[in-house]
Amino acid sequence: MVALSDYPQIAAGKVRQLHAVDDEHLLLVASDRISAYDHVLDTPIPDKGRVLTAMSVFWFELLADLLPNHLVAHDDPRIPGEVRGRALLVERLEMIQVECVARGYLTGSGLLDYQRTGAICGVALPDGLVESSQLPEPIFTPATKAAIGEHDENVSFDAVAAQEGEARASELRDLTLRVYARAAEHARERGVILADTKFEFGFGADGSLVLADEVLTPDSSRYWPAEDYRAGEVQPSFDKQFVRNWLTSPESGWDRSADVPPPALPEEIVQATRDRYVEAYERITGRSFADWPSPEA
Ligand SMILES: C[C@H](c1ccccc1)n1cc(-c2ncnc(N)c2C#N)cn1
Repeated sequence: MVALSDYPQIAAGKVRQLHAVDDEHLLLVASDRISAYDHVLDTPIPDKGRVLTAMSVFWFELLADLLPNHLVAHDDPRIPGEVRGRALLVERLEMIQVECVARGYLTGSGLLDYQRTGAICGVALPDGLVESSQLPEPIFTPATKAAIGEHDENVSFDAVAAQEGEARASELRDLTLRVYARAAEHARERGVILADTKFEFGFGADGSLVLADEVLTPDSSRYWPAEDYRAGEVQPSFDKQFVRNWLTSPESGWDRSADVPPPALPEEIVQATRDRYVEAYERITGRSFADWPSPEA
């Protein structure tokens, strides 16, 4: 049986790693780590990696009629037993160095850009929008990858066109918006607002665009509970709100402004957060998480 250590690690994010399997394949591994307020917390959330992996697989299947994706397998002898269920065997692609972001709502860095300029990534927006306003229609707001620990930088469509060519930039925008619209509609029917999301694309062997990376997970998207939605205030995160509330409560003793690492999470916050990830998965997919593969002992 193959071990994860047999596959050299070639990239790492805050909560996931990328390993080389062979010339044509990579292994995308999701950990149980969770980040909040730009810190990776010491306390893991059991099964977070498996839930987010299962979500990506669901979305790749649902969106397969719109565009090809890099997924080869999620349960395969080439996937080490120790990460089974939280690793994807994927096709090695030539990646496009653009963070392809779709926004259906105004929040985060998009709200900041809007408040400063009335636009995001050069896309003018109507006056009078506030925190969490739904945009008149979803917009493409690309960004350049930042160094680890830095925030991505929002860039204009023209900057993407300068880098990738006009036709390719238009194709990236079109695909990003179509895939987002399809996913946001599916989620909204199931009580979840996908406020925004970030896609990564690569080139397949035939030069066509292939959807890569994780897709439409709560780590690559903002998941808001639809029943609580109200424009004009910061929305609660479907998955991370229990963690955020505890960390900013007197109980944690943490001073967010002091740039010190957050304390360990209490067990009840861990469990409640795990339950939210499972609930998001089961609402979105209509499947039982109990059926998803687990690591082998
Ligand atoms: C940003 C992301 C990343 C993931 C995990 C940890 C750190 C970074 N990443 C994905 C690739 C990549 N490269 C070639 N072919 C692919 N199919 C993929 C994918 N997915 C390179 N980087």
